[in-house]
Amino acid sequence: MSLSQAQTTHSGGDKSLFELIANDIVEKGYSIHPHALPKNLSELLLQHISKLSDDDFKRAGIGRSKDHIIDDLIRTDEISWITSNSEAGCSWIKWSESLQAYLNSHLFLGLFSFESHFSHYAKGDFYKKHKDAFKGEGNRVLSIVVYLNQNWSADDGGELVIYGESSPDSPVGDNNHISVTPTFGTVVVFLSEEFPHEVLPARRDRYAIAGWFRLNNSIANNIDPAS
Ligand SMILES: O=C(O)CCC(=O)C(=O)O
Ligand SMILES: [Fe+2]
Repeated sequence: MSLSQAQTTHSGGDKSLFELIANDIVEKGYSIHPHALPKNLSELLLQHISKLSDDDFKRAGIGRSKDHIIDDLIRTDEISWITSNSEAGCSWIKWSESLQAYLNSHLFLGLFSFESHFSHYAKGDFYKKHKDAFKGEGNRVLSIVVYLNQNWSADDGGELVIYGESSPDSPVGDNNHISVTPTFGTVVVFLSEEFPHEVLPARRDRYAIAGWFRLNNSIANNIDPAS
C-alpha cells in the first residue's frame, strides 16, 4: 500500500464528510481532512479544554487495565477521558456516534462503542511509533484523532506521522509515511490494527482528541473492560 498525500479540505455538512471518510476507509484504510470538524463543535471543545485544570489531566500510560504502565521512553503526554457530563463532551460524543452509525450502515463495520480522551502534549512531549490495536487481541477497530490547535505553524512540530506497511514491493519502502500537521479542526481516521503511527515532539502546547470505535467485547456477564 502506498500512502498518498492527497487530502481534502472540507466545507460540506457532516453527511458529506462522513461519506468521504467511508470512501477513504474502503479505498486506503485512512482518511485525513483539514478543518473538517464542524466549527461550533471545535470551538466548544477548545473552550472546554481551556477550563480544565491540571488535575483533570493524568499521565497517559500504555497497555490496558492491569498491564497499564507509564513509560517515559514511549509517551509523555497527559490525557483526560471525555464523558457526557459537559456540553462539549456531550456534543462530541453525539457527533462521534453519528459517524459510527453512518459507518456501520455503509460499511457494516459492527462498531459498538466509542471511547475518547483529550490529550495535552506540552513542549517536548511525544508518543513513539505504535499501533492502537493488535490483530486478534484488541477490539479497537477504528481510531479517530481531532486537533484543537489554533495558529499552528510548521515550526511548531508535533506532527502525527502515519506509516504504511513496509513491503519489499513498495517503491518507497520504510519511508512510506504521511505527516499530518495538527491544525484546528483537522480530522484523521484510520484502521487501528493497520497503521503504526507516532507523534513527533511538539514545540508548544498541543491539544487533541484521540478516540476509538470498538467492537463488542463483552464475555458472558463481564462488561467490556475499560482501557
Ligand atoms: O495526537 C495524535 O496525533 C495521535 C495520538 C495517538 O496516537 C494516541 O493517543 O494513540
Ligand atoms: Fe495512537
